[in-house]
Amino acid sequence: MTLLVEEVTKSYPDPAGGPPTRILDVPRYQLAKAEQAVLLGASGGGKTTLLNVIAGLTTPDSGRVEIGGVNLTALPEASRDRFRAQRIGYVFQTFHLLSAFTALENVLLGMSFTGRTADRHAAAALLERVGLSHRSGNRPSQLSVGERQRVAVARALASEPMLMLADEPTANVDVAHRDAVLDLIRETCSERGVALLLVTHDREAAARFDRVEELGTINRVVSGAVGVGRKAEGGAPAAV
Ligand SMILES: Nc1ncnc2c1ncn2[C@@H]1O[C@H](COP(=O)(O)OP(=O)(O)OP(=O)(O)O)[C@@H](O)[C@H]1O
Repeated sequence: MTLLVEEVTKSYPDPAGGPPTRILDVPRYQLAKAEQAVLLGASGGGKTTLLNVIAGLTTPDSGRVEIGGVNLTALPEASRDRFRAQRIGYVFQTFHLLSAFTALENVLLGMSFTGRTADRHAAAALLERVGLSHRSGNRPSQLSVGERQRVAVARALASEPMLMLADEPTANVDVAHRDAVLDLIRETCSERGVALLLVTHDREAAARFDRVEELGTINRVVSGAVGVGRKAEGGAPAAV
């Protein structure tokens, strides 16, 4: 099994000082090796929180996340960061590409975080795979949104992960690009035997996958707006 989420709960403190708001209460969720699945949920329902808990970026209040048999939740922070860099690819909703670096350098950075030697040929091959060889020297500001998204996919694959997490990867592109980027993510993951968990509010995007579940069927907490799909742009400084 590639992913096991067991008895995970997560609440956020109330900035106004009230009781914390429970966002997640997931008894069990699992993904087999190379399996591809979608979780569908309304805006604010906790999709990003769940992916961040799975990636070890957010610590759950209770429960555990196992990836490839390793209990990620029990690892000290530095080991968790290393594990994430080596085993998990994450396509963020707002990409998080580094704006001062070219497309090729962003992919190379994805490699170097794993502790392996950054390999320009392998990075160039990944950019070629996502159809961006001709843009490898462009910085993110010199790329279209769809192109940035494809760089983000190439970077996520650069670490040769066992699990790929994709957060609303189609939120910022038109329908034609939506289908293209979904196909790209699905195909590149299946070529490499990488398990894929994609979260979205977009039912048409979800319909391209065989395994689709509503977040509400695995999460005992029901929250989020119905029919609203985009979160405000955010992300790390100097990242686009
Ligand atoms: N750090 C935080 N502190 C407090 N509340 C938070 C924090 N992060 C998220 N939330 C709240 O938790 C809820 C779930 O947020 P989350 O980003 O996981 O939802 P989502 O399903 O990914 O939404 P969207 O589809 O709009 O991206 C939201 O109501 C949000 O306001």
